[in-house]
Amino acid sequence: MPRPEFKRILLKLSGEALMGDQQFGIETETAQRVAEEIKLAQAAGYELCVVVGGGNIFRGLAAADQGFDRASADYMGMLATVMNALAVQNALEKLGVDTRVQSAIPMSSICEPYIRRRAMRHMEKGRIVIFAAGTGNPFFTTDTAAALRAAEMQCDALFKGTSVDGVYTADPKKDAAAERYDTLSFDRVLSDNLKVMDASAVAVCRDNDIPIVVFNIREQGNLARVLNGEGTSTIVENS
Ligand SMILES: Nc1ncnc2c1ncn2[C@@H]1O[C@H](COP(=O)(O)OP(=O)(O)OP(=O)(O)O)[C@@H](O)[C@H]1O
Ligand SMILES: O=c1ccn([C@@H]2O[C@H](COP(=O)(O)O)[C@@H](O)[C@H]2O)c(=O)[nH]1
Repeated sequence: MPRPEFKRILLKLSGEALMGDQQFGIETETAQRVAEEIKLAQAAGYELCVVVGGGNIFRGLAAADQGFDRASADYMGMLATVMNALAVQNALEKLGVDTRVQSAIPMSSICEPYIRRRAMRHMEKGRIVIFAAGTGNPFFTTDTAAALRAAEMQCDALFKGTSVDGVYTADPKKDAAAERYDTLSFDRVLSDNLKVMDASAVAVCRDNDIPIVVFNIREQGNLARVLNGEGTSTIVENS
């Protein structure tokens, strides 16, 4: 069903969404395609801000499993999200969309530091704000950063654009018998330990009553479809 109450949206873009058919990194055409989808959503009247993941470049937990110091590995992961944010900014600006990147870890030669009121002002002026470097803290993920920024920016919903088309009874990449939910509650995601998003992100959205829409961003045109209530997705919300 279309949800007209969703006006201001935080789009969480998985790092993998920028990989295209590659196994790693950023594919220019794919970043451009994602930017076109964001531009279309903005033209349709949505106010958008974006948090970009880093899984296409570096995941702290995976590096820690191989013996890296976890905090250092997480900082490397956060730096990866800055690269992705700049790629998305570049792609959007090629389309004439006004953007700003704000990083939770200040790097003044590259982008603005994260300042909530400034980000709000950018959005009021019609700019797309891309939040980089996650929360700025190790031991978190960009899902939690997305939930925090969605709350801070007073977003009506968090759209998680990822490589699966919703929340399943189990990880669909590992269990072929897993079934997709159309809707489910935050509490169910947490009690069933469904790993599509980390628990801290789910808790922040639950406590701030921000619905999460999980959809497949790797399918062309899907952001517009899901915003129109047409595509396949799962809505997680308070019951
Ligand atoms: N119950 C579930 N329902 C749906 N997906 C699940 C479930 N449990 C685990 N997953 C997995 O969660 C993944 C999505 O989250 P993941 O954190 O890996 O990526 P991301 O946050 O989209 O971004 P990035 O690629 O930047 O790390 C999917 O690839 C899917 O395989
Ligand atoms: O707040 C944060 C956000 C991210 N990280 C690290 O970055 C990588 C990439 O982010 P994804 O959410 O996995 O796309 C993540 O694996 C962490 O290592 C972080 O430390 N803090």
